[in-house]
Amino acid sequence: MDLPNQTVLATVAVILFVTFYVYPQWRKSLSHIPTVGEMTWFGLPTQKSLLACRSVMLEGYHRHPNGFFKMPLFPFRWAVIANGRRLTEELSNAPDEKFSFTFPTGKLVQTDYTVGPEILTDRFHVPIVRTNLSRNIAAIIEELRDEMLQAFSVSPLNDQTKRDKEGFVSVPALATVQQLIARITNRVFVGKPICQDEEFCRLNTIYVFDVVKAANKINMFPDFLHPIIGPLFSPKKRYLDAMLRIVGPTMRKRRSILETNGPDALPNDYLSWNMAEAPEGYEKTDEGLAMRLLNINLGAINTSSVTFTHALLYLAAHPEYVGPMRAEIENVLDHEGWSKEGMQKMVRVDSFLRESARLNAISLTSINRYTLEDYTFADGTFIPKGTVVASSMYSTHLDEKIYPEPHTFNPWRFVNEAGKSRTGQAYTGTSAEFLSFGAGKHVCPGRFFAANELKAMLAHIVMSYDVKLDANANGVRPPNEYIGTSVIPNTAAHVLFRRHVP
Ligand code: HEM
Repeated sequence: MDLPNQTVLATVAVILFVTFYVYPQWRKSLSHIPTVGEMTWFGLPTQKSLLACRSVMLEGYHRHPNGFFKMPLFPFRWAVIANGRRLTEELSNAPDEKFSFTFPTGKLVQTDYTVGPEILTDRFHVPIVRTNLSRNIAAIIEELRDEMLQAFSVSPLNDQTKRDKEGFVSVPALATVQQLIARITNRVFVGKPICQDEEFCRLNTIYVFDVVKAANKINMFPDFLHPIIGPLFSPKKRYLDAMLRIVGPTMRKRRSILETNGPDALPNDYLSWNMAEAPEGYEKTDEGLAMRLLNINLGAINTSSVTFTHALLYLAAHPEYVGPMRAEIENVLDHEGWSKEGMQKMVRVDSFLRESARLNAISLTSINRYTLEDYTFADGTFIPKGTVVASSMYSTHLDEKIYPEPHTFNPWRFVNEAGKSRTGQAYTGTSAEFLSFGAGKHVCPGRFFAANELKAMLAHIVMSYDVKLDANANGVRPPNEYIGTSVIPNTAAHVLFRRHVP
């Protein structure tokens, strides 16, 4: 009698163990997702792992073209990568309750300690960028151009005392572009004279690097130590104090105008929209406004500078593309002048930027999300709660079925036979096959502004300067720098500028 009882008990125990321990553990684990790449010691980054991301992504895409694979990715341990159009579309349109947009940024940037948690918890800046900024482009294009001309005229690229025998001035490409973009962008964010304040522009340019450096240090420690370690590395107070010194008086002046005369009496820029739209409380204080301004700059300046520098390096390496763009720009300016309509008609300029961004997006992944609950994709793949899922932008942009001769820079790839942008393939057009600005629910709302700004800058350079690479480059575009999933234009690259004489 004892024996059957023991067997029954053992069977019940096994069933309970499997149901309540093994099965939940299996559901939480990612063992059913194929692995590409090697996990490092405790998931900490090594030089090899930071340099391996591109080859891992290409291999994962090749082996699982319409499926998933997982790869080690600091600071998340694993990231599950979704390949192919169907999975990318499902991920990009998934609801926020299931897939968090903010969690991956929060962890990567350690927002609680570096830039402040409010930027992720109260996202009122997103509709401001989507509506106020994008709808105002026609109105602000004149100001953008005015600031651009002034910024170029005082830029080191115009320093005639540094001319060589042929009249060229050599400047570091990325640093020069950062200076220009910080100033031009801030004409629309805070207006004159603050956008011309060198210290203000310098701080807004380097802020992102100090934030990332601090976040990387914090992420080297286990999560439970972050509340102790985080404040020690935080650059927030230093930047906030400096911002308040520079922008504080303007904010107080505008607050009094807002209180007496209402929002229409304020200058037409991001700071004013922010002051009018911010929720009551912290966000309306000087501190709240200054942090939001810093953080909107953090999202705008580096992305735009890196993107534009990639394009500038192509321009300098390929003088043969200048002629067709000059002809187009001259024709457009004759008919439309420097206007929003004119910008739309600069189809070659647009295609040039899109092609450059296809080959050099700001990151290897796009649509980085985090599962807030267990989720099963339409293809049946189960992803447990607490997983980072992203789409493989790098491999998608190099897929020869989507982009013939994918490794070739073909600046007119997106121009059709009629000389128009191919349908859906203007620079700002997003899809599961062009992910530089993301896609779906959280697609970049600043892309219309960014595209207009970068097109105006490229058109200005094409019309006003001859550009070429430094002699050290031997006519070859200097190679990018890849660290983890970041794609950075060669930080040592120099470009030479000479005023163009028609
Ligand atoms: C060439 C320059 C830029 C690039 C490459 C870029 C790229 C991106 C990407 C990849 C995303 C995430 C999309 C996703 O996960 O689906 C994003 C989001 C965002 N971008 Fe941009 N961006 C650029 C310029 C700007 C500018 C100039 C602004 C502001 C004026 C801006 C504001 C934002 C905001 C607010 C979000 C968050 C959207 C949300 O929460 O739904 N971006 N951007």
